[in-house]
Amino acid sequence: MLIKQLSTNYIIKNVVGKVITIKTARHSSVTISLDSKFKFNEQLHLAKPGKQNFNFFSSNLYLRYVKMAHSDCTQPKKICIVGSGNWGSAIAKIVGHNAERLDNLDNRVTMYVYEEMINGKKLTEIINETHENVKYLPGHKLPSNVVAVPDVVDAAKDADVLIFVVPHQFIRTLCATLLGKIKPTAVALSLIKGFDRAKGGGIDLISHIITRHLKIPCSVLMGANLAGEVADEKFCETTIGCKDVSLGPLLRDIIQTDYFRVVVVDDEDTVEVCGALKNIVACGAGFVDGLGLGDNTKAAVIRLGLMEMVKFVDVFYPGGKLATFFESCGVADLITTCYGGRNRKVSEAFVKTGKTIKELEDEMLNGQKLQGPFTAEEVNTMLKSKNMENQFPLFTSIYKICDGQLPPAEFISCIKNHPEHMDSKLDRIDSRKSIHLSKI
Ligand SMILES: NC(=O)C1=CN([C@@H]2O[C@H](COP(=O)(O)OP(=O)(O)OC[C@H]3O[C@@H](n4cnc5c(N)ncnc54)[C@H](O)[C@@H]3O)[C@@H](O)[C@H]2O)C=CC1
Ligand SMILES: O=C(CO)COP(=O)(O)O
Repeated sequence: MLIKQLSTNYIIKNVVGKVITIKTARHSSVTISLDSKFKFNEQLHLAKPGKQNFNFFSSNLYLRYVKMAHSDCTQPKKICIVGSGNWGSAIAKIVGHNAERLDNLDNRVTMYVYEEMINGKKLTEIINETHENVKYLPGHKLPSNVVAVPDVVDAAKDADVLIFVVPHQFIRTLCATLLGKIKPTAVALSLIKGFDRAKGGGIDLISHIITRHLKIPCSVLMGANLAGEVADEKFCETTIGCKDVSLGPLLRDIIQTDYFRVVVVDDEDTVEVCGALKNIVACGAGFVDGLGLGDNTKAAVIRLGLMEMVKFVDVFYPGGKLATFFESCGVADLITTCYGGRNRKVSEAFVKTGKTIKELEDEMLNGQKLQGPFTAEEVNTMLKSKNMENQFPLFTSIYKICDGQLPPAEFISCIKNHPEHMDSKLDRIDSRKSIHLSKI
């Protein structure tokens, strides 16, 4: 329950026992929303600027933020972008501009670049000299305050905010390299769409891996955000999933522009699961295109995919909100990826050429990485181990087609008897109630 918000003109300066001092700061973006965990013992009157003291009862969540704010709240926050692919470079353009513009952000933004040679020259040198990632985002200038760094520890060691944006298959190695080498007060934001395998046949959320390995909180950002269009500054929306009400506004300020609008929600896991699963559905949309089926069929695949995404959250991440599927990270990302994404494009070519996904990724993407087929495999490993493949026939058939176990022509027959077509209406209404329908 939201009680009151502090003005964004105030930042936390000091915390002594249960007394928190709020100090005005120009362009400060720290906002504390008081929910049931935060109980102030007096009404807040923040109309006039200046120092004020408030008594409050602490909570773990709050103390985590205070730790960060207290450590160096008067210092501008340093940002590191861990990754520099297609999306990593597009987001670097935004973050770089915001860091130039906002007083509470350090001007210099480091960007970890996995080093490679381009026509005999290091990619980091090219980026730092020309301010363009000529391989992964050609044709777009990055702000000159974005500095490419080939060593991830050098890039990340002083950062207060770490933005992770690498293909999901590289996250564990990066975390292992960064362990113990970053600020203990840092916070993370993951833009990575995908899962990882958990021990025992399950899946792990990437943000959970980051939190577990690096011992820092990790929020997520997912949305209908094809990197090229974002870099072109075409209007779009995105969703930040952040449980920490005092951190959300800082993350939003780092990311938001007038053409890239951010909505912050607290349903972190659902936001992240949507971002991963829609890539599987996009492969199905690509199969539909490759098979020459029409828009109606594609719409059916998108709808059935959405229903499997909702069910997946309901079964494996109970407590998620149905409303989250209506944010940019849900339906919107599903639509954009099923029409304009790399997973769709390569899956269409997969049907038309008969080549493997790997061959097509190498041929068509110039070093960029597909997430959908990997994610389909990871999800299938879990569904199989739980004997639940038949409850997710769309995800299952997409995995089997990518893996060569089923011919693409079988795709539609696999989903003709989808549980969505078999369950009675009443069953479905009951099952949807369990994901907080009332909270829409
Ligand atoms: N490209 C897009 O339109 C969007 C991508 N995403 C997500 O963002 C994440 C990152 O995607 P992109 O930036 O597009 O990457 P990308 O698909 O362009 O991947 C290439 C990147 O991987 C790096 N790389 C290659 N081998 C590596 C290694 N061994 N270790 C570390 N890095 C290595 C390359 O240097 C390059 O920076 C993915 O999870 C993707 O799903 C999310 C929204 C939009
Ligand atoms: O996530 C994306 C758009 O939001 C990009 O999807 P692709 O990886 O299929 O290009």
